[in-house]
Amino acid sequence: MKREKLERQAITAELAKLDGWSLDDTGTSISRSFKFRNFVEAFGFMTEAALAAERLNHHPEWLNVYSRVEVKLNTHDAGGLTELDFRLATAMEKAAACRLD
Ligand SMILES: C[C@H](O)[C@H](O)[C@H]1CNC2=NC(N)=NC(=O)C2=N1
Repeated sequence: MKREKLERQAITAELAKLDGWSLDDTGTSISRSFKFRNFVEAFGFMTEAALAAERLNHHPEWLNVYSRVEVKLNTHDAGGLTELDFRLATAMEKAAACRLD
């Protein structure tokens, strides 16, 4: 159930609950850039997000350059977006909240 590919309408509804995420052109992934005060804050965020990813058994594609972390989420197994992507995005927002620039 959690790994079922979501329809466009469900994706739009889930996106509306999040802050700062955007859907890619093909509608198969969501992305967001997080900007922190410095590298330690960025890495702290990544550590907390990594633990959430392990709990969900759902892992991000991400890039870190100093204080910036760019995240792209999708479910490879489903070839698109599933509930798991939105759960991980929500966990990431919580992990970022107290650390943002
Ligand atoms: C075997 C393992 O459970 C799967 O490969 C999981 C691991 N983490 C995953 N993460 C993401 N983002 N997509 C997946 O399809 C996925 N599959």
